[in-house]
Amino acid sequence: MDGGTTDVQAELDSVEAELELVELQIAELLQKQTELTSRKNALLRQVEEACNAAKPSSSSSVPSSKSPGANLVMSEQEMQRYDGTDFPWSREVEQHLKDSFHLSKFRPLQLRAINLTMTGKDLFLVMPTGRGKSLCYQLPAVCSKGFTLVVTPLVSLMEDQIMYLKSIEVSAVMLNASSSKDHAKTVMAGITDPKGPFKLVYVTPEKIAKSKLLMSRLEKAYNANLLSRIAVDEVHCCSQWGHDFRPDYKLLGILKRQFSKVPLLGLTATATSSVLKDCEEILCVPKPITLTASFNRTNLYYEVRIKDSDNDASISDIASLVKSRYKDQSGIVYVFSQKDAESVAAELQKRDILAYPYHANMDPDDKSQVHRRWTSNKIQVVVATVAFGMGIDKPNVRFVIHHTISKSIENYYQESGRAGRDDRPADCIVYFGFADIFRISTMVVMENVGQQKLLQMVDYCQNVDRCRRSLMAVHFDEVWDNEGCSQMCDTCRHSKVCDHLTLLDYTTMDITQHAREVVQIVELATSMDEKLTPLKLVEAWMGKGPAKRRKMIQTTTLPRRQAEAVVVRLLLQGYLREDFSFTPYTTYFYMKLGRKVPLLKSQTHTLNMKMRTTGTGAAVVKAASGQGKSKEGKRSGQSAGDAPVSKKVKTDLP
Ligand SMILES: Nc1ncnc2c1ncn2[C@H]1C[C@H](O)[C@@H](COP(=O)(O)OP(=O)(O)OP(=O)(O)O)O1
Repeated sequence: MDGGTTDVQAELDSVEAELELVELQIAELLQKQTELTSRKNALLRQVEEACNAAKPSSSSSVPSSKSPGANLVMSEQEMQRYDGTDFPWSREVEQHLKDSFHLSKFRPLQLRAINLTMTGKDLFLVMPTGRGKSLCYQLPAVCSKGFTLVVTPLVSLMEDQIMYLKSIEVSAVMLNASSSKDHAKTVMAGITDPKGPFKLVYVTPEKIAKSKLLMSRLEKAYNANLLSRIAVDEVHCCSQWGHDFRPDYKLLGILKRQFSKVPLLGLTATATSSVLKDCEEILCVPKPITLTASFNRTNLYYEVRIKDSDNDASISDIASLVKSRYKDQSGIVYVFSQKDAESVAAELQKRDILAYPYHANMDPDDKSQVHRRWTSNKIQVVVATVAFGMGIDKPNVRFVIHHTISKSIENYYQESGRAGRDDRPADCIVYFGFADIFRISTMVVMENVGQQKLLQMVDYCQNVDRCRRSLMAVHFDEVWDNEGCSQMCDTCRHSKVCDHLTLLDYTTMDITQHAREVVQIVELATSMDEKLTPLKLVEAWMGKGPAKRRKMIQTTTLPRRQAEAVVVRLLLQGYLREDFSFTPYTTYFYMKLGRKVPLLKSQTHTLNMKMRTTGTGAAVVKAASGQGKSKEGKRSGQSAGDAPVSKKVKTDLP
């Protein structure tokens, strides 16, 4: 190569490096644009809703289907008419609410949904899990002539509903692939019986798709005005864009095509407006009214605690909470694996707590015994994997503690949402541990957006300055601001306003230099063909490991927790990324350089991080002083991720 070529090559390298920086900046700006657009849309919906509420009743508008309480064809004021109690059926509805369902009042949107479906309108109802969607078709069913056809995807859910309806003396039957011939005959006969022996008939979508006999009976019932309503539970299963698509749901359009005068009620806890639009077409319901309840559970207090790397310390922390703050109160402790369910339950028992494990691998009788005894308050705590979920409907759960973070914010919302179903205050606490991130990461490695969702959960946990509700709201396309939180999360509770000054319990640290040090260690390892687990990376940075390496890198004086927090931040921000390695038995998680590393070469680039300075329980982190190792740093021994992070423990997490 002559001198001229070398110059050109040097310039090419420099242009390429500059181009890479610009591309990264563009990627960052695009990301910011997406976030801001999403926030803007959510705020616009709020404004639109406020305007609709202020409009005179004669006006008609088309509010977004995602705003709470909105619909596609009526103004909010027109909708409010359906919150009234002056309909011909109102007295009967009120009476059955109290006498049959033993409930004293409606929850938000229930009465509106009931009045709309009783008026004969087609309706989509989007309401969080456990808020009472079933009542919106069960109560109209008992107040109407004939029966309501309920399409449900899972037989176990059907069985739960039938058991509950029997217990309150509402006649309900089900039809599925395992129904006996005799039972099917009774149901088919009852459907067309003018005396109306059943108020609710539950069927699987497969039955509708495959049983000509059922369709012929339904047609007969329809002609005799006995088919009063069609309820499609988990309606999002119709759409391929939904997360739970079921092919047989695609065929349910036949119901509205054949029985066009029967109102349809689609129910779901999870559907975006595009999924609902898809469902509308599949089910052949043109322009249904869509009611969306807010996903904000205002009675739940959300808190994140930093998990001690010493497992015993975190268990003792949980035990002391259960024995003091939650004395004699019912709760769930969610854990990562079946092994953890057994061991954490045993540790809590050692500390005189009535705690029992629950996981998918247990004998079915043992599982139902634990469930039953917990429901009747004979067991205080169930230590469970996520197998403990479906059909859990205990109203007085006062705490849900996550011993390990969930794999996504949506999962966390769902799992923690099992607290406080009676609308009374309840706590949702998650223990955020460094090693746990990588245990879960290897578990979700095969899922399409598994890492992305996990990192959102990690970001939620590492957050110290934003209202936890507002972080969750983004995932439900809603805006829940700090005022809506009313200090019902740890960050809002710790940001006290005093003499017009907001006193915060966090500090902002410039971690640019720290980032360069960490990146240098990973670069060095890569050049030596060595792979670093997250734990080995932290240890190398803290000056542990081979003396030869110590001489070649810049070690840190940060306490262990802060060092771990910085590494997590670098992963979240794209300066580091995951590198999986598979063996027939296990998956290993290693750290490698992320796409943003070139930014650190620029001397003008800075990277900040907010860290908590004071806080509750184990969540205390000292501000960076750079003055030698703290006690905490010395005390922290090997964490759970000591060995390469692996998936040896069999878990039943999906
Ligand atoms: N108005 C009400 N007042 C008090 N409790 C109510 C009311 N309506 C329903 N509930 C109770 C009954 C159940 O125990 C619990 C959950 O109701 P349910 O209809 O099963 O929820 P859901 O159908 O929205 O949840 P999922 O999405 O899990 O199916 O709430």
